[in-house]
Amino acid sequence: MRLIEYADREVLAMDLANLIAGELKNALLSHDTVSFAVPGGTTPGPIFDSLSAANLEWARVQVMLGDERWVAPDHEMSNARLLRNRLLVGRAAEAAFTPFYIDGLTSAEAAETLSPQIESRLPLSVLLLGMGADMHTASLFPGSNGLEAAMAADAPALCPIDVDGQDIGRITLSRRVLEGAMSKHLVIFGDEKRAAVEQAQSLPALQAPIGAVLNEATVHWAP
Ligand SMILES: O=C1O[C@H](COP(=O)(O)O)[C@@H](O)[C@H](O)[C@H]1O
Repeated sequence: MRLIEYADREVLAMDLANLIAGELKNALLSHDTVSFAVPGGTTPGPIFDSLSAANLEWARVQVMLGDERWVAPDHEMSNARLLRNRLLVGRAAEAAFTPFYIDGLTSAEAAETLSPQIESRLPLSVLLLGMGADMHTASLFPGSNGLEAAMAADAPALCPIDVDGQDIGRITLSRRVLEGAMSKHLVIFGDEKRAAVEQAQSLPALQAPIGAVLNEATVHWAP
């Protein structure tokens, strides 16, 4: 794991957006289309704001989420909603986006339906992850129902996850998909998450799922 410290969150957002735009451009030099997986949650909004203005051939970029909460796309908890409002705008509006939420299906049914399509886009060209202070990444939550299956070496591309105490179900890219990405970035803010990412490196993967994908990842941190 490589750690880059930034003076503040604004600088991080601009620098990381530039770095990712450069990686996508590079990948586009040798591929007709490239795949880019991104996190939801509260952290990545400002990165998306900068990245959406990047001058690259967005029409050849296939964007997907690392995970989704099982809510309709207009729900305030929807990660797709965040993407549509903050990333898939401006120049980036031309990108192709594969939503994971399918109305009328359970997260398990959608995982089965969409996994072959996601598989055809692997390996991910660029992966941006977020993390919770509990060391979950994407929707790989410690102790969750479905975690063992999603962490298995032969897991499908997408897996359903249910977290005790959360009334909203989830769907997540499996550990295999995250680990296999050509370029991996993790963005975290604050001292609590920084301590968590350090600690995760010496814990079993089921206890600290982020630890399983830190190999060859660059961690971008701001206070
Ligand atoms: O629930 C989620 O949490 C993580 C971390 O979110 P943050 O609000 O602490 O940045 C996020 O990466 C994931 O995509 C999301 O579904």
